[in-house]
Amino acid sequence: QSSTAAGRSGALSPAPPLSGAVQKIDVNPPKGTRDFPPEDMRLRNWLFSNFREVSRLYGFEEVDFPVLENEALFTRKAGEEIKDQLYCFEDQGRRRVALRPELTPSLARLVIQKGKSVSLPLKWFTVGQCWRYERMTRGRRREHYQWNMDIIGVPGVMAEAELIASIVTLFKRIGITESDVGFKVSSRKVLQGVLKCYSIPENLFGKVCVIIDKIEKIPVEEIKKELKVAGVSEEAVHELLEVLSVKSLAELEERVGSCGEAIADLKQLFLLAEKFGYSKWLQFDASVVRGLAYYTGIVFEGFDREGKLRAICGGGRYDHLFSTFGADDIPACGFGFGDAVIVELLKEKGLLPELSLEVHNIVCALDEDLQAAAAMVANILREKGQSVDLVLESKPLKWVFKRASRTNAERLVIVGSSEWQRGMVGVKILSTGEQYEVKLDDLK
Ligand SMILES: OCc1cccc(Br)n1
Repeated sequence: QSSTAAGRSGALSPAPPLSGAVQKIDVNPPKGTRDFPPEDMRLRNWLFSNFREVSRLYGFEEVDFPVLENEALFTRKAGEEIKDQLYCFEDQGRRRVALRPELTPSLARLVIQKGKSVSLPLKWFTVGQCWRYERMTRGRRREHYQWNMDIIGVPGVMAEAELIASIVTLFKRIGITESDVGFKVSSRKVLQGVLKCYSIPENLFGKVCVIIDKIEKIPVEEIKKELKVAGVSEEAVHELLEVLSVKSLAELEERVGSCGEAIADLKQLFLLAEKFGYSKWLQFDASVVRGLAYYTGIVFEGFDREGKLRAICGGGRYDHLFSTFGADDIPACGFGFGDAVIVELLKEKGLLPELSLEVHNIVCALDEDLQAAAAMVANILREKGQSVDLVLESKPLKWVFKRASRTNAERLVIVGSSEWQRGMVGVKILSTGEQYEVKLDDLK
């Protein structure tokens, strides 16, 4: 902060209009975005510290990327909603840039950038804000924070099993059980098998999956029309929709035969879920496709069993994302876990934690010329690791007590002139009312 004649900011602040009336700014944040005042920030920090603790327990390393990315990172030609809603613009250098709508492409970009300097497998996590420009018709958010965990370089289903285990660990830590939520699990290799059977070109795979992911959001006739436009034959469309309604792995095996890789992957995952101890959380659901074009294998999403909320989290395997960026492919899988739906679920379940401000001490001087003494006392306590809310102006004790109770201060430390002369300060334990004097050197 520079303090100059022009004021704190250092810039010449414009003179107020002659009328004296200053147009009041809009104090709300932009449409679809949120502020985090202290009580909301405590809840967010609590949630994110659980994300971080689970990531630590699973041996993942934290990474981060710019919120602003080159637009080209997200311009996949698969008709994804995430691309339709891209928050993109041309910057002052005439570069096409975008606020990231997801984190996986940035992660893939960094892995490619690091190349041979990192050894596989990589287990990386991040918590970052993601953006979409959605018409506010539905009044939905335009930003949210996502926890992402990714395993890069493990082709086997153990990677997916480990990722789902980490989400189960998170749920358990915040009081959510398998009676509250479950995971719908499928594999895109099921659809891939159908497309191959009907010799639909591979390059249509991502687009077909994105269309089919809308099965519960738009009328099935619309789905059929979009698939037809995409170049999928009538009979293939029929078979695709049939396969989505398969109700069990056994039925799927009957239909596609056990040779399908999809069957093997899914059977393996359910077997591992037994060993990991979370099989009660999983169910096969052929209709789970997920809306991102780059998934190639197992896909999963966490859902609330009461069916009131949107997906809590989602992820899957994406073995060909790297080659879409011109690099050699590396097998990979990961998930995204948003910060909003989970809070709605916790509210529903009455599981929101009580998180009040806590401060160890409130320190005040009884008169103006003892302010410096009070600052010395605060410094001594802070050097001992104690938090101190130092009263910065001369205030009546009534005001100090009121603030102490609002901030849940554990104790009040009072600097009064007669005590100070004797090298003492007054202490009041606010929960018991116990009051005593203590030598400054013995204050702890
Ligand atoms: O989950 C899709 C998504 C992406 C960016 C921002 C928001 Br809100 N939602």
